[in-house]
Amino acid sequence: MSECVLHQAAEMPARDLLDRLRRLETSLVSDVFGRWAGAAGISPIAGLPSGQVVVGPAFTVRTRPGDNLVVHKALDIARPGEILVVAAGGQRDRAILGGLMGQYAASRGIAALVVDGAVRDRSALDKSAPPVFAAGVSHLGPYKDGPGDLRCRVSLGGVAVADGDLVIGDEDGIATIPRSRAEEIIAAAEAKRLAEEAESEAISTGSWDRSWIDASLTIREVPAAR
Ligand SMILES: O=C([O-])CC(=O)C(=O)O
Ligand SMILES: [Mg+2]
Repeated sequence: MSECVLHQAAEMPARDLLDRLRRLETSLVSDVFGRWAGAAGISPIAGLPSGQVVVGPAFTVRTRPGDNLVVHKALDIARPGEILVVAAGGQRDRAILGGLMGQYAASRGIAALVVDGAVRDRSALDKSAPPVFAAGVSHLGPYKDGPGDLRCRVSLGGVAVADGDLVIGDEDGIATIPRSRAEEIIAAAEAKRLAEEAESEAISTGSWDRSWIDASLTIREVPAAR
């Protein structure tokens, strides 16, 4: 028997907040959040159609690296719409979950699977799992002995994540937002999106301001050799 501490679940976020977050991108969120919102080294591995953005509140899981006993428990008790955020020590030599667990996660309405560790069965995940983000892929399978904790604070690629924090995932990876700052960060990312749209428009009309580059650089030109 292995002990597991299950902390209390955070309240589900307002649908309107998630809808606004879904219209953004991970890069916008991390830009307005000091560029540290992203869990480094965690990339989309399977199940994410091009251009799709996935959002939801984190169901945090801390597990012994290479062991998925508590991850199985989390799949059984997660609420539809939650994103499983599994801190597995960033170890990439042993998978934490695979195709069967991915298919089960989809059947339970879990919005995405994020693993700071490895996964396996990539094509099965592609076929029947929600979007999967992970630090790597390994065919070596997980142990099932525990221990681990559920709905606790975790470190995901060096970023602290609490249960119920908002998660956004897309082709660039994932970013997380502390729940208490969600409104403020989403509003700032929306403003950044508008500013980037204006820059894109300026590129297409040939009027993109490049003056800041020379203002920030001192160039010394070396004369060509004769
Ligand atoms: O064996 C496991 O626990 C993980 C796995 O491959 C699957 O979920 O298909
Ligand atoms: Mg498998």
